[in-house]
Amino acid sequence: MQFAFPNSRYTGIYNFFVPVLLIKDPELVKQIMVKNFEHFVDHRQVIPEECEPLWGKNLFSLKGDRWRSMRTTLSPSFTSSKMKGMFEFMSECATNFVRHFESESKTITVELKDVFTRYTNDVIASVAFGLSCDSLKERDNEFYRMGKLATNLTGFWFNIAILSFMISPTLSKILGVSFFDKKVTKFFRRLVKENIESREKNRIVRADMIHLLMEARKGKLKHDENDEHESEGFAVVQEHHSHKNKLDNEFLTDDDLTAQALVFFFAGFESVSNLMCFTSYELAIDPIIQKKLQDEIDITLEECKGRVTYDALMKMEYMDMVVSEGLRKWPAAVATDRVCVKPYTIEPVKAGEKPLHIKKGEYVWVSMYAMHRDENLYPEPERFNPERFSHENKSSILPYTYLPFGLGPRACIGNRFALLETKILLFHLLSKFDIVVVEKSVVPLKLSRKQFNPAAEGGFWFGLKPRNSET
Ligand code: HEM
Repeated sequence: MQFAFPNSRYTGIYNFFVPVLLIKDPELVKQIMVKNFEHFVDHRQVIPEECEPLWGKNLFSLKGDRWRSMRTTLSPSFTSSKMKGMFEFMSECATNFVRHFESESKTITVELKDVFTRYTNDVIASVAFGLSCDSLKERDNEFYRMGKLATNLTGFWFNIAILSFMISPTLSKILGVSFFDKKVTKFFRRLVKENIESREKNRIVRADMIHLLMEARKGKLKHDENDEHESEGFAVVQEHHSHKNKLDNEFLTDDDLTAQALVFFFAGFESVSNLMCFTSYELAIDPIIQKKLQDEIDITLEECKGRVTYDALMKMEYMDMVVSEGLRKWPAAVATDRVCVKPYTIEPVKAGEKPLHIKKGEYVWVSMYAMHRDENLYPEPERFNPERFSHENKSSILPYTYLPFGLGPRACIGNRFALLETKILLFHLLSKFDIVVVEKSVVPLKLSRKQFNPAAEGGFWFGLKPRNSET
């Protein structure tokens, strides 16, 4: 659709019965997502809070002042210095991951989506909930099972539930349609409650998400002064901290905390493992790029005397270029939306355009997938080319055309978390293995039509070949 009307800045489409304005022009993206954000604060709430409180109360779903207040409360948990604090937990999970395959001397064929989801599961268990899991060994552990169940956005009944929320939220409520399996909500409510109780009783302090949420509840979380001055990778979107000093001490209930923990889980489990899979696919089919990244990893390891540090990882330029290009070509979220909360007019800027009035309650979409694949913005868009993000080249990327994490005050709060988790995994994995194409690999990759999230038809089957081995 993005390419259907190449000369228009916007196009009207239907999402089932709902009219949507699809914007396609970087200047309009800026106006709507950043400059005039106060007209477009919310996302469309497909799943009503009354139907699914744990979904309705999470940061992504919250609206207006409730969103502002929650965002202000949670933002300090995602600063670079908090990420630095979580680095060791993530690094430990990545080391465990690699160790699991290290005993093999030959190429092992793995389905990357499966093994990476097990890694992201263990990271979330550790970093968000303070639990230690080894999902590669204990394949059926309860945490992993519940995560799978929570994020399984496929199947007949899931499609029916989404359709029913879209057509009539009221009827969905009367019929008791829910988004999450009841087992999932019960499990996460119990997990968070027991976790908090045990920490309070035993005065346990661990620098993880539950701790940060507990501190937020007490109104004790503050932004770190130094955060804004730290250097960031290209893919990190600078948030607008306009509300950051207005710390809101509104009481957070256990359900509020559980809803946030669940959305971190939801986002962390799926989208991050997707980024790892698609990037690994590109590395497997282009051994030259893979080798260049491995060279940078080897040098970094040597400089760090065999133990990579947070600062060294953050300084890796080629790693950042590879991951940024992975996010360009394969953004985990193909589009994002905004609801108009205050009437807005798009003024004409070229011949043939008239003022376009957007009414309160109407919807706007931006497709990052379409923008990232537009040949006018990214020449040879199908080519995986990390050089687009090199120091010399990245300034030629037009502002507001690279948005894997969305943009503006409502951009992804977990972007630093996602980048760190991906980079540390690739670092440890590629220091020991080459990712190679095997008989079972499907090349070229075809996107599956069966799933809500981007996925590969036939799965991501690739080989992990110990570096320098013959087979
Ligand atoms: C590669 C991984 C990820 C991608 C591509 C991604 C992408 C996105 C996008 C596109 C949005 C909507 C932004 C907008 O509308 O402007 C979003 C929102 C959000 N993401 Fe992520 N995300 C990722 C990982 C994560 C992680 C790891 C977390 C948490 C730990 C997270 C938590 C959230 C939350 C809470 C929101 C809602 C923010 C708000 O409405 O204020 N995401 N993400």
